[in-house]
Amino acid sequence: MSVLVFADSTDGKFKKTAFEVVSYGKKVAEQLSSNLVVLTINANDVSQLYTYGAEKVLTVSSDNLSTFNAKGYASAIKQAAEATDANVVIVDSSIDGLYVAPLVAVALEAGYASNVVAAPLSTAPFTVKRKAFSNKAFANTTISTENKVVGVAKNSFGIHENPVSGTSENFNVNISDADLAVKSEKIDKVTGKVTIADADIVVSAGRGLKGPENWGMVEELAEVLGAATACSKPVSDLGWRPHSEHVGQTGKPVASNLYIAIGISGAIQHLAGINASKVKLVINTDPEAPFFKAADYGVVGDAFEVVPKLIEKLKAFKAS
Ligand SMILES: Cc1cc2nc3c(=O)[nH]c(=O)nc-3n(C[C@H](O)[C@H](O)[C@H](O)COP(=O)(O)OP(=O)(O)OC[C@H]3O[C@@H](n4cnc5c(N)ncnc54)[C@H](O)[C@@H]3O)c2cc1C
Repeated sequence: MSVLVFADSTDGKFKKTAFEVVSYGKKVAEQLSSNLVVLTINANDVSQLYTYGAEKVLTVSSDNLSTFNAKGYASAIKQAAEATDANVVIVDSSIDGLYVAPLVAVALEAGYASNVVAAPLSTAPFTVKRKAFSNKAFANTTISTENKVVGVAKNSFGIHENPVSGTSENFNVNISDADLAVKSEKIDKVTGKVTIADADIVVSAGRGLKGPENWGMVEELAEVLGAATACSKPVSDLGWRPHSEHVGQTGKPVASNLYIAIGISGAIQHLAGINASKVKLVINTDPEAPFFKAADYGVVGDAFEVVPKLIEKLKAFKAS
C-alpha cells in the first residue's frame, strides 16, 4: 500500500504547490506507515522532490500531455495509483487540481475532499480539515471510501524539507483518444509577469485609485516586490484592469503570503476570495473601511502619498 502524490509542473518546472503536496504526502505516508510515491508528468529535475521526502518518483514523458489536459492527467494518475497500490491520492487544489481531482475520484471510485488545510486529524476514520463557506469556516470531513483523493489548499500545510535519497523511474501510461477529446492547441502566456496563482505577494487596488491612469504606481510597487497585480470587481467591470486580475468571491482566489490592498473597501465578496492570504496590508483613507477589521497591518492614508513613499523606501532597502 502506498500514498500517491501528483506533483504538477509547467514547462518542465515544478509549481510551488508541488513541493507543498509532496511535503503533505510525506506526512500522510508517515501517519499511515505507508510508502510515498510521487507522479510527475513531463517534469525536469525530479530530484528536487527528494528534498521533501519523495522516496520514489514515477516520471511520465508524453507528448500528448505536453499541455494541461484534465482527462489525460486524471488517467495517468489513476494508472499510477493502480500500479502502486495507492489508496490515498494527493493533488493540489489549484484551478487545474480542482478539475483533475474529481475525475480521478470517479475513476478510482474514491471519496474526494478539496481545499484541505492540515494533515489528517485521524486516519481511521480518515478525517481532514477543509476550508468551507468561501474560507469563512472550517469543516472536518471524513472520507469513508477505501480509496481517497485529497486536494491540498495552497499555502496551508506549507513546504517542509525532509530529505531522502529517492529514486526515479519511467512510468508508461496509455492515454486514449477519449482522454484527449479536449486539447489545448495553443497557450498564449503573458510573459514577464507573475501570475496571481503563482504569486507569493499580490498588490491589489480598488476604486479608490480613481481611474486606470493611476495604476502606474501599483505596477511599480508590484515590480519592486516581485508581486502579481490584482484588483477589485468594479475596477475590472469598469474596464480599468483586465478581468484576469479580478479577485474575490466571483473572481480569482488569492492565497498569497502577503496581500496588499490599496483603496479597496473590503466588501464581504472581496474578502471571501482573499482571506486565505497569510498577511494582509491595507492602505485606505477611511479608518472605518471594513477591510481594516480583516487586516494584519493597516495604513490610514491617501494611496497617492503612501504608495510612492513605500516604493521609494523599498527601492532604497533593496539597493542597500
Ligand atoms: C454577487 C456579488 C459578487 C461580488 N463579487 C465581488 C468580487 O469577487 N470581488 C470584489 O472585489 N467585489 C465583488 N463584489 C462587489 C463588492 O460588493 C464591492 O462593491 C467591491 O468589492 C467594492 O470595490 P472597491 O473596494 O474597489 O470600491 P469601493 O467600495 O468604492 O471602495 C473604494 C475604497 O477606496 C478608499 N479610497 C478612496 N480614495 C482613496 C485614496 N486616495 N487612497 C486610499 N483609499 C482610498 C475608500 O475609502 C473606499 O474604502 C460583488 C458584489 C456582488 C453583489
